[in-house]
Amino acid sequence: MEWVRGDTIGFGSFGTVNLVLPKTGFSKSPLMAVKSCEITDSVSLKNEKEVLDRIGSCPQIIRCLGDDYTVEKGGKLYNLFLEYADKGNLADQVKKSGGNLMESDVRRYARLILKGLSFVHSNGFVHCDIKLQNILLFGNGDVKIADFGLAKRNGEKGGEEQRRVEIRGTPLNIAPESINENVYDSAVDIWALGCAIVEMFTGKPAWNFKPGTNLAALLIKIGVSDELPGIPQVLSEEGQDFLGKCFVKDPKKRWTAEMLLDHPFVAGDDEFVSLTRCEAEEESTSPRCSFEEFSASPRCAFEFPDWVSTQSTASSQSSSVPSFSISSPWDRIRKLACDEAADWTISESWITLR
Ligand SMILES: Nc1ncnc2c1ncn2[C@@H]1O[C@H](COP(=O)(O)OP(=O)(O)OP(=O)(O)O)[C@@H](O)[C@H]1O
Repeated sequence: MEWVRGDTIGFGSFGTVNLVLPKTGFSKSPLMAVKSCEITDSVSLKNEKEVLDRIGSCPQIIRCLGDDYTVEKGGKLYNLFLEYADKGNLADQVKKSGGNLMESDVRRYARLILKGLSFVHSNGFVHCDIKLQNILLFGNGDVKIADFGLAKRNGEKGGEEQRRVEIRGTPLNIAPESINENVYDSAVDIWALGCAIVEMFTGKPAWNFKPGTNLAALLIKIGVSDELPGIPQVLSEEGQDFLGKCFVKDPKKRWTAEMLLDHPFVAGDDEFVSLTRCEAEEESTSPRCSFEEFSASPRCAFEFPDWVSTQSTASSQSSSVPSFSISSPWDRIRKLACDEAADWTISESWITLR
């Protein structure tokens, strides 16, 4: 397939995301996104493709449209094609909405994310990296879970052997059992969903970690202490009860996605969330090519005729999944919090372990 690499629309620890544009001018062809990384660092992206291919189609899961390789700026890149989410990610949406969302919107997003998680879990997989940046939004109101680079089979332990641990996901949303026992069952996604709901509602991460404070102490708090993330008291009783079912330290007692879908907090229909103030202003002032001018998304990358690959203007970012030898939760926490063991990148209260 020939295609043109368009503007960069996202950066992640495993790659750069660009628009995929038609070769010749404006076209009624649908837009795609392409996630690219150097071939030597493509384990995560290839895992993402494999998982998306295996779990199949669901309205709340981003669709994979194929893959290919290109040579750009002398380097060989692996490219994963995805349907393009024209409204960006939910973290940005929260910011655009003034820093937090109304409870009615939080309920709707929670319901749709749960539907996606229920589908992923029923197909035997765990996402392992649920956070607002990985929830993508569409102009037609669709909400889809993306970034399956860290996804794994339910119950699969991190690493090649039990003594090795891979820290997958964002530490602030990491479940206690992942810190303590390197466990990544479907319950970890429910814990992370709870953290994401707190963040949607308050605009702040569920665990308050300030740069310069003690990361080991936070990991001990999450993994070993009895302390739970703070449940916003201004949330409705239903919302507080829902979060109480997500924030159960014992993963066996935590509610499943299936159970939570019956919770009154997420009852209701999936009607489209109203535009934020900023979006409404933007809609009325800025002329832009409307998504309606494009036809439906293609089912695979090869449905794009007459496209040509050009050099990327964006540099690829990549990293390998870290792994450490561990012997106990304390050992694991010490290694997680130790600068020598990992590169903790702190940005806007988020920590990414590379
Ligand atoms: N299909 C898409 N359509 C529109 N934007 C996208 C798409 N995929 C990714 N993005 C944007 O790029 C950002 C990074 O993408 P993604 O999280 O998939 O990359 P990653 O390298 O796996 O990141 P992470 O550091 O979370 O592992 C997203 O938060 C989103 O803003």
